[in-house]
Amino acid sequence: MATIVSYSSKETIAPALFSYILDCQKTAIDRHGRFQVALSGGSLPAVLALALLEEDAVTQILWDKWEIFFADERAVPLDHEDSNYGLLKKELLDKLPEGTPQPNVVPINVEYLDDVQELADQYNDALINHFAKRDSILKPTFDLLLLGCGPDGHTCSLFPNHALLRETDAWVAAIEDSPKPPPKRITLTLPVIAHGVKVAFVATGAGKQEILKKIFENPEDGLPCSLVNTALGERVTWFVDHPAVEGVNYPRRSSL
Ligand SMILES: O=C(O)[C@H](O)[C@@H](O)[C@H](O)[C@H](O)COP(=O)(O)O
Repeated sequence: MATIVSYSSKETIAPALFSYILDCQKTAIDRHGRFQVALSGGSLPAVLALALLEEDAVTQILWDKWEIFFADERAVPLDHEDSNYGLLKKELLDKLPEGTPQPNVVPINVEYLDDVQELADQYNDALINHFAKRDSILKPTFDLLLLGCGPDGHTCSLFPNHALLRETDAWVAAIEDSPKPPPKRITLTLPVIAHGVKVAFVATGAGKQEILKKIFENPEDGLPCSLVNTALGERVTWFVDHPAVEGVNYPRRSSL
């Protein structure tokens, strides 16, 4: 069963998220000497920056052991305002203190922006090169996926009732009709997310309340976020603020 932990604000979510990430980092590095992370866009990079850039935090993160992938990405140039890579760079990477060892960040290959299927296939190949060659595995195992939740219950670029929810083969899929703009994107698929060691969602604000009710009270409706909860159970933790989770009928831990 997924865990919900509720805090008063993003500022109080940040230290808790930092401790959680630090634990995941330790487990991963003890296990295989690196920390393989997949990140979403939306509001997540800003909360992540709050969690990781704080003076004490930033020095405990072993940045050069981090390998950062995108849980989903929009088919735009890396310096475009819609780029998730661009967002992460602006919110977090560019703000790392001078001299910080750099993480290995794996963006999309922008040579293929005109062909979203090829863009997805290329990212799939990047994952194969990275994971399969090292670990001889059938699916990439992210040590941690840090995800957001859309107001319709989507996560990554997996939208409610979309055919992509039934994808079983590809690790990375193309989507050309995303209801959230821009329409052309690539996304990790459910089987890859379900293979992750840990998943953390971050959802804040009263605007998320209605959808969190549906996700947690009616998992049988199969919203993408519910599917992740069901697939990973106790490996999923939701970091939320009180307004997002108010009135949701599901056990949770509340903190300041
Ligand atoms: O690139 C994207 O569009 C995101 O990866 C998307 O899945 C996002 O995480 C959710 O829409 C939540 O976004 P917010 O956190 O901004 O609500």
